[in-house]
Amino acid sequence: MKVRKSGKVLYVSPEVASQEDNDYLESPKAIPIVNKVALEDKICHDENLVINKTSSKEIAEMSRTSLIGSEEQKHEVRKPAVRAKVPFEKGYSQMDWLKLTKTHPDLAGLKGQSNRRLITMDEVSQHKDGSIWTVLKGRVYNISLYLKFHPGGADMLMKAAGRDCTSLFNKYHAWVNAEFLLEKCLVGVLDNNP
Ligand code: HEM
Repeated sequence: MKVRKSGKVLYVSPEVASQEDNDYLESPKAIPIVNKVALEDKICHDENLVINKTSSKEIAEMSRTSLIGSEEQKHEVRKPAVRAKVPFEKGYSQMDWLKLTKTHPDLAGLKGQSNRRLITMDEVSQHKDGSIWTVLKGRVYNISLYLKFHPGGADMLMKAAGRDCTSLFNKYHAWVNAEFLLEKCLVGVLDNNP
């Protein structure tokens, strides 16, 4: 049996003719359906990709806004203090300082006075030049001789002159064991209730 389809002549056996006819009838529908399914699949697939891309963008946006969005969280992100170690002058290394703490008779400049004395902030503030005092964690130190040994530089340490430097100290190097380094420079204890 001859079936003409799109200008082509097809030869099919009579047994399958009716089926073929059906197929022929079905085919124009079936083919677009298959194509449609395939197309839809592709579209769905592509849409999924787009959706996924959008989702990840959204997620990124959400996490960005949740990171910097709230005032509370803004304050949690702290910039680390800029570290600027100064190359030490010959004879002014930390080892040299430790040697000096063992050999110098009076690094605190106590001249026989007790270093358990209560000292007011007013008295500390009078020691900004010559004999330089600072307060660190409730203790008063004479840092005049330590200045040249300070790895952050004498200029930097001069910011501590005559005042409480605890917050500056913690900002730059909370891990430094000042109690040990300045042990021999102790002048007294800060009087909190003058
Ligand atoms: C008064 C007690 C202080 C002591 C005993 C002390 C001691 C030290 C020590 C041991 C280091 C070397 C740290 C390291 O190698 O990691 C250092 C570095 C430094 N210090 Fe101090 N410091 C004192 C106060 C201060 C203050 C008040 C400031 C700021 C105004 C300061 C600023 C710095 C800076 C900028 C460095 C170099 C960079 C760094 O190591 O972070 N220091 N200090």
